[in-house]
Order: sequence, then structure tokens, then C-alpha cells
Amino acid sequence: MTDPRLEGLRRDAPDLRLKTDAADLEHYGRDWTRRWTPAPLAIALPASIEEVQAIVRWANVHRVALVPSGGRTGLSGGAVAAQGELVISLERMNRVLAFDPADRTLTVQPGIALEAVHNAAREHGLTYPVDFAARGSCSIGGNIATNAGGIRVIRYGNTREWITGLKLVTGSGELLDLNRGLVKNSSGYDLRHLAIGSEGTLGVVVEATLRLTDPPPPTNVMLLALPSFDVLMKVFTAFRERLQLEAFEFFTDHALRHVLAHGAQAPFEQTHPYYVVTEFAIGDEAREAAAMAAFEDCMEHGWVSDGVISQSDAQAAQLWRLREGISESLAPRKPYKNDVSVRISAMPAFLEETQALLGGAYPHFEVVWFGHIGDGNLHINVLKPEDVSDADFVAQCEQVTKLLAASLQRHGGSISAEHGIGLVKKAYLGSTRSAAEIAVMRGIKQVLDPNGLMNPGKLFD
Ligand SMILES: O=C(O)CC[C@@H](O)C(=O)O
Ligand SMILES: [Zn+2]
Repeated sequence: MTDPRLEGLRRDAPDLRLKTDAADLEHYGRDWTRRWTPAPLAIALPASIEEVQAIVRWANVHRVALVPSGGRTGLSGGAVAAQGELVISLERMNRVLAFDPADRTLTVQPGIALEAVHNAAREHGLTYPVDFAARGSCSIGGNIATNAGGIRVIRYGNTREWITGLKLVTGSGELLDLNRGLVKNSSGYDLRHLAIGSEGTLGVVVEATLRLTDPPPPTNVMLLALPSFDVLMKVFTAFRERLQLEAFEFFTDHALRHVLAHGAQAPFEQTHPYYVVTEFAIGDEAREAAAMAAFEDCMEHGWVSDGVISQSDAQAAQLWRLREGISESLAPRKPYKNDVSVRISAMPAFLEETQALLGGAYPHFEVVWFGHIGDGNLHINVLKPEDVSDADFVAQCEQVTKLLAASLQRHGGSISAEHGIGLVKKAYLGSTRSAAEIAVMRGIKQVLDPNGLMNPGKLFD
């Protein structure tokens, strides 16, 4: 280890694990975006809050930028370290610290995987309902940093709703113990909520207390085939009016083709242009009748052309795979991603405009649409043709994102629904947040991170 600053860190935190091998710098310096070449100074793997504080204090002395790092499954470059930063990997801080049956809370370290949280909640007969495909590799700290959403937001809300306590080591090394698991707490600014969604720019989340809830009701999963795009929101309304929806997801035939090419089983004999996967509560005759009524109503109106309902957990998982496998199946094509949202009421008009915009803007690129349409969240993945260079491809897509950002602004939407701004979308933050809001954000950062060391260049410059 040659860098003298790291020798100083060794002295300040003698037991701290540090990695500087080229392979480690490469591995921990990137997330699921592949646009930047990793170039961190080193990787620190603290095992305690005290070690995190020691790192942050050392960074302030030596003015070293810090990148907090969880499972690095992010899609916005929020965990990329390409400028000589010290990566703080929380992967060793991955334990459940406490379960409280009276509060129905689980207190965890930030590096624990979302799936391990699900399992721990289940062991206590409860559930942590935030869920999405990266559950096995993403960490709860990263979920908090982006206020992660996923496939059950329609019923349970985003990560924010489930955090009752949070410990944050600020950019100056102070430990803040925020909200302490209280259900009611009307005592001034709720700093916990500032940390949630702050993308590691205010400090490092070092502990979280998660609210748990009753296990979900028994559910059925239905896959619907839709003849056209403009019936999508009609089908949503028909199902939402009658059923307690746990999820309502949409994808196109393009998306399905990629998942099938990755080994999934075709759901219908014929192909259809659009599909919906929906999961809803069953368990009594009234609910089952309501599901059939919703389906039949949609069939009669010609909004749905075919459907299949899960008859077993295995079949439900198979249907879910068709939706959850999309992102992974597209990854080899280096997709350019948009992750946008509008209010549900604005969805029909926004979808119509976006369809026209993208149809005109991307005549030669394959565009794959999918998303959490029941929450107003649309994912757009544009696939790179082999004969276009990475740089040209991104440059062309950025031109379209500018137009999309303007459209989002008109519809009151957001340039990032659930993936965060990171490096990828910071040029468009101003389409979603006013200048006054961004100025307040900068002011808050200045207070919590006076030397600007926490994940610099992410969210805004
Ligand atoms: O890859 C994407 O664009 C979306 C990833 C994830 O948010 C999903 O909903 O599957
Ligand atoms: Zn998503």
C-alpha cells in the first residue's frame, strides 16, 4: 500500500480492512451501469459504526472523496467510483441486530441484502413488503439511499414508508440517531427522510430500523395479453376497482422476446403486442368472483385478448419471471435507460405523448417498454445496435432524454421514479426539481457535508 493517505487511515483505524488490488478496485468501483471506468483510491470494508466514523474523519483531514457502496445493483451510477474516491463498502455490516415483537420492527445493518430482510421478517411471522428483482444482491442501505420502489409500491409504498429509525454518519463524521423507531414524533424536521433518497450525498447510513407488517394475503397472479397500448390504463382501472391489487406491471412483446430468449417459457401460443402481470388478493369466493368479473369485463370490451391465471406457486413464479427477468435479459445489449414517473391521473396523456416522441426519435433503435404502470412508473430501455459506438449511442439517446425531460416537466412528472439521479440523470434534475428546491438541497448538503466529500458529482455537481 503506497499512498501515504492510506497509511494514515491504517493508523486511525488499525483493524479496518482495506483492499487495493486492481481486481477489487474494478469490482467495487462500478455499479450495474457500465459507462464509467472504475478508478477508486481503495476500498474500505468497515465492520462497525466507529470504523465508518473513523473513515469519514480521516477523509475530512485528507480531503478524500467517499463513495458509500452496498450491493451496487444501482442503474444510475450512484455507486460509481471513477475519480480516486475511497469506496466504503458496507458488505461486512450485514447483520440483523434486533427484532422487536411489540414494535414489529427489525433493526439491521446497512449491508444486509433485501432478501435476507424478507427471510428474517418471515421467521418472525411478519413481512417486509418492499420487493424487486434485485432482492438477492441489493442491500438495504442502497434501497434507503435511492428510496427504492419496485413491484409492490402500488400496495405498500416505497422504502421511505418502512423506515422508522435510521443512524447516519454525516459527512463530518457525526453520528445522528434519527427517529429511533418512533411511530409518532412531531418534534421538528424529520432528518431521517432527508437521508432517505439522498444517494449517499449527505452521509453513510450505518443502521436502519424497518417496520414490518402482517404477511400478505393469499394471492393469484394473472397474465393478460393486451391488443393495444391505449387500453392499458382501462385494464388497470377495471382491475383496481374490483380487486385489492398487490402489483400491476406491464411489458411489451419486445420485452417478452428477450426474456424468452433467456430461457423463460412462452405464456401463450400466439404473440400479443402488450402484456400485464397483476397479482391480487384472493382467499374467499367474493374475491375470486371479482377477479373473474374484472377479466370478463376487459374481454368483453376488447381490452384483453387472452389471459392465464396461476394455479400454483410455481406457476405464479413462472409468470413473474416474464416481468422480473426483463432487466437482466437486456443487460448484454447495454441498454440506455429511462426510469420516469407521472401521477397516475396523468399517465394516459403522458403515455400517448411519449409513444409519439419515442416512435419519431428512435426510428432505428429497438426500444423496450415495461414498468410499474400502476404506480405511474415507466421504464424505457433503448438497445444499442452493434454497429453504433457506445459514445454515439449514448449521445443520441441523451438528445431524446432532453425531449422526454421537457415532456415530464409539462406533465408534472419525474426524471427518476425509483433508480435515483446519480451520475446518469443529473443533467435533467432541473426538469423535476425547481431551482429553488435544488438550492435548498445544496444548502442541506453544505450543513451535513461541509467539505463536499460524500459521493461528490452524484445528484448534482
Ligand atoms: O432495467 C430497468 O430499466 C428497470 C429495472 C427495475 O427497476 C425493474 O423494474 O425491473
Ligand atoms: Zn423498476
